[in-house]
Amino acid sequence: MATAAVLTAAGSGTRLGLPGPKALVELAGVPLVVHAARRLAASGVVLSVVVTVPPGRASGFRALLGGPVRPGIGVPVTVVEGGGSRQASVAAGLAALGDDVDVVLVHDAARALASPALIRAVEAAVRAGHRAVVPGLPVADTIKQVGAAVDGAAPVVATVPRATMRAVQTPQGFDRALLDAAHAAGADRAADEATAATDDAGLVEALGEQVWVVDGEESAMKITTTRDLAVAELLARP
Ligand SMILES: Nc1ccn([C@@H]2O[C@H](COP(=O)(O)OP(=O)(O)OP(=O)(O)O)[C@@H](O)[C@H]2O)c(=O)n1
Ligand SMILES: C[C@](O)(CO)[C@H](O)COP(=O)(O)O
Repeated sequence: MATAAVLTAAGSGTRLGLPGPKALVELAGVPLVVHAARRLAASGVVLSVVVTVPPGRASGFRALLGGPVRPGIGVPVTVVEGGGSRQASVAAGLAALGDDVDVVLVHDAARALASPALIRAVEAAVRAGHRAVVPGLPVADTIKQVGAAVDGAAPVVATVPRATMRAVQTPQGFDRALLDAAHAAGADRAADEATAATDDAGLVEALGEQVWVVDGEESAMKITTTRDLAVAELLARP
């Protein structure tokens, strides 16, 4: 039995506003997807990685990541084409996992600096019997639930108790059978970004199964905007 990772890198990075896929944007001279793959391998618990890449870009990503054990990554990497939503991309990655895999970590290349320690903590929680585990951080802002905006202002419906909220990150760890079942049950949502699950834990919740939160970390931030990239550059400095 083995732990593998599905590393999502099939997004376009529209909000970053740079040419080419976001996963190839460099941080300290190294593409985001390579940072993320190296950290998964450095955790010591992830024995193989499936990377989902934009349709039509597989050969370029294979040249960057491929080979049985790519130098600098340290575990075998398989490259597959992703889909039109993150959910569809993860489903494509799951289909490429080996038969020996019983625990899966789903991780965003956009969270390139998530530490090996966080990756180990999520995996350990799954191995300890929590079948669906996500890292999360407390939120600093007051959170309001709002209705539809009218003339540029949205009515507040409720103030959500902040102490019970967590901003959820990746890697998210799962018992493989549970994650496969969750994706199968939610497959009809995957084609459209408007209906697709925004994370894998959401699909598990929709099955009625318990999801657990462990402590996240600031360095697992998602690089979405140019400001995020600038912050990540600072974090990536030795
Ligand atoms: N169809 C998609 C969409 C997203 N992703 C991946 O999911 C992660 C989180 O997505 P996000 O940060 O939103 O990346 P993009 O979709 O690339 O960004 P944008 O929405 O700005 O285009 C990223 O690692 C991205 O590559 C994916 O594998 N397949
Ligand atoms: C999976 C995720 O990173 C957890 O916070 C997040 O939901 C991805 O969202 P995105 O809109 O695809 O960036």
